[in-house]
Amino acid sequence: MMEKFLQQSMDTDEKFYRFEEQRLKIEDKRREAEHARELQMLQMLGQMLAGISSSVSQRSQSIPTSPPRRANHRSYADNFNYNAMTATLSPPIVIERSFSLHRTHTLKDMENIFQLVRNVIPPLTGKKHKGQDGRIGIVGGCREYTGAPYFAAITALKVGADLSHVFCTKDAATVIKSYSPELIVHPVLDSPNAVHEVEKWLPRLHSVVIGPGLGRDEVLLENAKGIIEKSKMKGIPIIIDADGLWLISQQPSLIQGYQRAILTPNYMEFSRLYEAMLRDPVDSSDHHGCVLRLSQAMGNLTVVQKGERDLISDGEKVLVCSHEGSSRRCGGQGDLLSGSLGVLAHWAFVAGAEKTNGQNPFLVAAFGACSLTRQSNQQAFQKFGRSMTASDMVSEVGTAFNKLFET
Ligand SMILES: NC(=O)C1=CN([C@@H]2O[C@H](COP(=O)(O)OP(=O)(O)OC[C@H]3O[C@@H](n4cnc5c(N)ncnc54)[C@H](OP(=O)(O)O)[C@@H]3O)[C@@H](O)[C@H]2O)[C@@H](O)CC1
Ligand SMILES: Nc1ncnc2c1ncn2[C@@H]1O[C@H](COP(=O)(O)OP(=O)(O)OP(=O)(O)O)[C@@H](O)[C@H]1O
Repeated sequence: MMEKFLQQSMDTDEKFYRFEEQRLKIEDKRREAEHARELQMLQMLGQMLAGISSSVSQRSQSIPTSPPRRANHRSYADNFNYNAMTATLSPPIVIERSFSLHRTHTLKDMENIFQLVRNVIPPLTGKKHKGQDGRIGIVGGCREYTGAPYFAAITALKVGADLSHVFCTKDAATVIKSYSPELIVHPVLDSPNAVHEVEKWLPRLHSVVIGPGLGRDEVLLENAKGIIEKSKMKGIPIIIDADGLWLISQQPSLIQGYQRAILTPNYMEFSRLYEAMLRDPVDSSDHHGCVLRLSQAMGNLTVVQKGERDLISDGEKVLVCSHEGSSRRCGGQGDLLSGSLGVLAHWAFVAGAEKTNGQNPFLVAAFGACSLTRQSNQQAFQKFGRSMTASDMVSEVGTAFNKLFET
């Protein structure tokens, strides 16, 4: 009797998994078709806009061009359209609108945003398979910097991603692998066909974080550039941090107008980007205005200016995250932020506008990642004080996440 029951139960399980496998295959095919459609639209729009651009440039000699209407944040399928527009109509036009949309949020709004972060977190159920809650790629890690990509990748796992890949140089790979058996490490970033090697994995990745520990070697930066281009073509959310931001400050058009990108500059990186884009030094009496202007100049992609208070803007709104952290500033905290943002950006993006109450999902994700990093910092500092390091913060990510988002 018992045997029969067990057999029946096994059969039911097997049927369920077979059904689930079929469903996932269909879902994969649907996503591929969607990507192909987006690509086709991009090409068509490119051709159309090339035509419009030549007529606009002819007309603009006699008639002043009016500012382009900003793409609706809620319509993320329109990103490619907007990309093409910002490339055709130059960014200074957007900059002219800088203060008209300036809006700062109150404490009550902040609590509401916490609730939106909670809304986008996928529930843990017994019905999912490995990978469904996030496959994140980290592009970075070279001979000098092996810690940064490790911190980003392990944090992505601790936040709740199922798989975390690191694409780094050959000599960094063994070191990173030895820190953690949980990470999947690809020693490809300095190989002659690096972009192709990473591109092969892109269809399996939900988001990529470019820059932690990348370094400034010309070859590696060129490969990072190629990977950004391929990721954009696939519509993957891209988080750009550290040396990835160095690359962007040299070639802003690489990411300008791609609204699935989030930039996470620290003080120095922000100044570099701001000066490159706005040809002016940062106005230290107006941090809000500066972050708003930088986002607009970049084509309204999300900018997270890290510091004593984190300022987050999509060029329309400025959110302030001043969640209590600590006075300890050990290296690697920004890597925890970019790794957690890799996961949260993916979750918020797929959750859709209903779950984010119509808010830009990347603002919601950035607010979540900043709060989480600061909470992890606070908890680790309470335990270790001055001797606290980034690894101590990594150990706190799970409890910090529960405290903020699962209570
Ligand atoms: N364990 C590892 O592997 C780690 C590796 N990492 C990796 O290192 C790479 C380089 O990143 P980075 O941030 O050190 O380079 P960069 O932007 O040139 O800054 C350099 C100078 O800027 C200044 N400065 C910085 N912040 C400032 C502030 N708030 N306010 C004022 N000034 C400020 C400060 O100048 P100073 O104090 O010397 O005058 C600082 O020395 C990158 O790949 C990153 O991922 C890190 O992630 C850490 C853990
Ligand atoms: N003065 C501060 N007070 C409180 N929190 C801060 C302060 N400065 C930075 N942080 C927090 O530390 C985190 C990382 O910011 P930081 O400026 O250290 O980045 P980073 O320089 O890119 O880090 P990394 O060392 O990883 O390169 C952010 O979440 C930010 O909110």
